[in-house]
Amino acid sequence: MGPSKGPSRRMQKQGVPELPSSLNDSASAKKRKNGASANGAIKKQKFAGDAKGGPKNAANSAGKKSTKGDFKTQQKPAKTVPAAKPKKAAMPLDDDDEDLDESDDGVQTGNLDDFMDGDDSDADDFANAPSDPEDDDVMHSDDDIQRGMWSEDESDAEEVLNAANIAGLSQKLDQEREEEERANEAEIAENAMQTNIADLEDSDDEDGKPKASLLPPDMQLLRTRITETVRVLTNFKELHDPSRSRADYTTALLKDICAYYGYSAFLAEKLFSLFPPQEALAFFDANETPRPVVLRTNTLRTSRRDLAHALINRGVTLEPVGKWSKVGLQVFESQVPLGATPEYLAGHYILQAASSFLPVMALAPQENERALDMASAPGGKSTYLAAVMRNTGVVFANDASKERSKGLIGNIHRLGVKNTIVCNYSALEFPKVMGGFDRVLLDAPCSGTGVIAKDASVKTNKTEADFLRLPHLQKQLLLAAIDSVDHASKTGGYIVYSTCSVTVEENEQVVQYVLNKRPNVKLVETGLAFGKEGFIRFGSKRFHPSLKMTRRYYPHAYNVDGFYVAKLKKTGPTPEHAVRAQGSKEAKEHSRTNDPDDEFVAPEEIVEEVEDEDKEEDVFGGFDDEEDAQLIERNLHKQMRRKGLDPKATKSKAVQALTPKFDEKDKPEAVEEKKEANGGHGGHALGTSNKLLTAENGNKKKKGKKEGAAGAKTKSKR
Ligand SMILES: C[S@@+](CC[C@H](N)C(=O)[O-])C[C@H]1O[C@@H](n2cnc3c(N)ncnc32)[C@H](O)[C@@H]1O
Repeated sequence: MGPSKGPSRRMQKQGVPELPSSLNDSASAKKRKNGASANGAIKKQKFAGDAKGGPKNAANSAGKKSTKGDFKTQQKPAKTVPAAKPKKAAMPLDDDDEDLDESDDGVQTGNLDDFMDGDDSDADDFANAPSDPEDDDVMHSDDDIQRGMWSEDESDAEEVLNAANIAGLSQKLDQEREEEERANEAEIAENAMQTNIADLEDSDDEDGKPKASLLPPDMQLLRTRITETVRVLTNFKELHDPSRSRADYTTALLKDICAYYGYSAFLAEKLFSLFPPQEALAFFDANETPRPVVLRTNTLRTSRRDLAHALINRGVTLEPVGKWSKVGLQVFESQVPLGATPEYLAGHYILQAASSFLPVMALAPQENERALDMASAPGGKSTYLAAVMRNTGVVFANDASKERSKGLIGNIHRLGVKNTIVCNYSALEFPKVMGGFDRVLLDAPCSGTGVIAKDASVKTNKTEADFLRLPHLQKQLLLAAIDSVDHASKTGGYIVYSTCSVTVEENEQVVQYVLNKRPNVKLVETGLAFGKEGFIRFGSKRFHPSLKMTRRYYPHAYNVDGFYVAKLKKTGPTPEHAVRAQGSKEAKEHSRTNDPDDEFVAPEEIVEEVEDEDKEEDVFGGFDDEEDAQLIERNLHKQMRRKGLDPKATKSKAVQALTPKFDEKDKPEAVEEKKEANGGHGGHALGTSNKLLTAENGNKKKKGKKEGAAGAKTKSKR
């Protein structure tokens, strides 16, 4: 036995209700073994015996993208006694049929009314919302989602069981099972030899037997021991061996978890510490199984009902993702590659993980607003923002990676998005690029500990340094997001921070940091229908009670990718003394690159320099006389307001800081040189970003004059 593959999770509903049974390992293991599940007949038939996992799986899981896109392998039914193929219930197209329910009964039962988006309005997604009107090391939550999906091979099930052939079939199956076991053993032995190749010379004991350390771990034994240790830890007082401390048990358990699931000791401990032992086990198990394939209906082009009709006609088995979304469709089976159907090519849907709907739903953008998606490629969330806004207003879809931005532009075109401008800056440069947004989404680059099922390499390639550098970047990005919002926005003033990671360093700690740095923001409810509360205490750390309003998503709890969502409201202008993260030439150089494998990390020392350079950076150009000075001062006030600064509160100082000091060394030529040095960030506008290009060119042409960053802002505003 290895990490249980339990592909049944593909069939489980996503989101609410929670799956408490998943916390009970023995129960869920039994369930998988028996093929019994809440998902009914199709699930039983499809996945019976698939949970055998075994050492093969465990060996594969370490450092290998074991679960990525391997639908066929994972879904192929094991060769058990072939049952008669269950009839596929046809997706009823008749409104009088029973409602599609949340109960996991069968797959295609239901009423297409459930595919209705009400009036096909995304706004319906937010019916429950409260008051308010995505590098090798850095994880991008929606990567690899856009892959094909093929139906499983069901030919085994075609054999019909009858009295005449039962003995023969049974014998055949026994033989097949034996062969499979022999093949598994051979593979284990081979793996063990390969793994220990360097040690071969001294691989034997004196008596010629292989050393115990060179033997492949007995996965079945490991599993049993893990379960037993968890049991003891769960009721320590009564069950522990008095000669062993809790720490002894935990250390042994962590060692077994590393061996069984293939995690580095560092990451195993970090993730284990997030949960009580039994829940941690459920989390590690859930990371061994892929999440369901989900489509987001593009309401700019079609309705969910029409899309469901069209795909069902192509042999796709699907149902609404859950009551919490009006646009999501969970796919159970498909006869066709979902990334190449006519509907896909026509932009009627995008393959998008269910959890990545959540940040957009939390941001809840309104029509005609001005929104910024700071790290947007490949655009799953930007295009969702545009759809929710019904192609009105404007969405600035920014990403520091030019390479990844190509996918973003592709999606924008395919999905018929018309209100979006693509730009290619390090988000650390905002709000200098432009500010005054009604809403900002920061779906931050992260370690990807929430999407291990998608990328198993995370298990071994994350180091302590990653959990210092990434949070640092995330904090700076979130400050930039806050400073880019217009606190006086009539309809908005909101910021949503999200990651596809479950670590506290990348989530609560980042949010707590910005709460400390920006007294002009507060946390508000996300308005999301489900999700666990954010931590307000973790180990020795204490967070502000409002962190409870942030939401955590786990694969074992909701059958969605691990995710974190926090929503902030900007309540006032950013204080003048606030240290801004964006801007220095060095930070730009370090943070912006066209290499998609880069992490865009601005090192600590650079940010310190940024702090010192803030004043110099805001030099916009010279002026000629008193009248111009007043004009410029007025403009500077406007700029400050757009950046969320309060010119009144800090008038003379703020204006001083932003107004060029006009002495000998700052003659127009000198100012111009400085401006070129600071502003030469080479922010490329990709795709449809004509406005932005115009604005930038404008800046360069107007040497020593009054435009500068202000020009970029004004011209690119809607
Ligand atoms: C989690 S992914 C974004 C996924 C995207 N929101 C979506 O839903 O399709 C994070 C993105 O951050 C980008 N990124 C990394 N560092 C950045 C920076 N300093 N500024 C802007 N984008 C950055 C990466 O190129 C990557 O595309």
